[in-house]
Amino acid sequence: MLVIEQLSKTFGDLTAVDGVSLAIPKGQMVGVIGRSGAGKSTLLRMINRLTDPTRGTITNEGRVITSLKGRDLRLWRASCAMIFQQFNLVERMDVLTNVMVGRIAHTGFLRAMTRSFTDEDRVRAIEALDRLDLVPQALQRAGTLSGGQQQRVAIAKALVQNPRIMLADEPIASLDPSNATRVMDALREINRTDGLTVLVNLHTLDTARAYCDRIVAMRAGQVRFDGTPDALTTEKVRAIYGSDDLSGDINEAVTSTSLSSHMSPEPFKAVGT
Ligand SMILES: Nc1ncnc2c1ncn2[C@@H]1O[C@H](COP(=O)(O)OP(=O)(O)OP(=O)(O)O)[C@@H](O)[C@H]1O
Repeated sequence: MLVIEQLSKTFGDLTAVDGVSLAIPKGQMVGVIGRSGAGKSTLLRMINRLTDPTRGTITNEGRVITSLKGRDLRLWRASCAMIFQQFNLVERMDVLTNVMVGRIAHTGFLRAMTRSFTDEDRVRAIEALDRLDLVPQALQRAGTLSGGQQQRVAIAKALVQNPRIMLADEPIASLDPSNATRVMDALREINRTDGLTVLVNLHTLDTARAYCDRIVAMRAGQVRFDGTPDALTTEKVRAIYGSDDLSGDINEAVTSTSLSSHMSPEPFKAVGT
């Protein structure tokens, strides 16, 4: 169980995350939604400790994450893999090497930099690429792949870290719909097959509804909704996105809420809820 208690982050006068508390059971797939600037990225970055909280605590399986330092902190970051909107690959390096760099926590920084990987590193990387249907691209330079393929490489790179938690910060924001579907399908497959906890920041409510066991909606740094997709009614969406602004985000969000209530989404088991 990942437990976040009264977590806050301020940047000068701005409170980006404001007293967030969440308990996330192992193996749950959680979609974090909210308008731009709601605090979603800051929340994920604090879980990974890329950003240090101003207040509050994070514990995982009873271990206090917020006070980790040095090697323990590096190991936590490895066990809590993060993928980003912009893939974070070395474009001029081939796909296989990019994935093997994900083994950095196991092989050590120097070996990763000198690219002296072990047979096990290679095997693990090829297995991960195979899961993501990317073996044919293994020796291609990462920069020559499509955005969707690059994001799947980033997922493979995250997988070889042997993570317990996967954090995905708007992983589909720069992808076309079919690539977005493949990336979300890959995240869900990993969640279901490996039992990995997945926290994914999403801009579109319908994607969160279709893929996640649980939706956490943020506004102005606070959690305004936390529950199953079914419980997120149009009224609640209006409250989260703000009824003062009937353009942009809210129209999109309310439309997708109404649309999804007419569809019959695939039923998902809510883990631990
Ligand atoms: N390093 C920083 N320094 C100053 N302000 C920051 C920093 N990082 C984030 N912020 C501010 O904190 C607030 C929350 O930002 P955050 O990126 O967490 O929101 P978000 O919900 O992820 O938005 P988006 O969907 O646009 O990525 C914003 O007002 C942002 O400008």
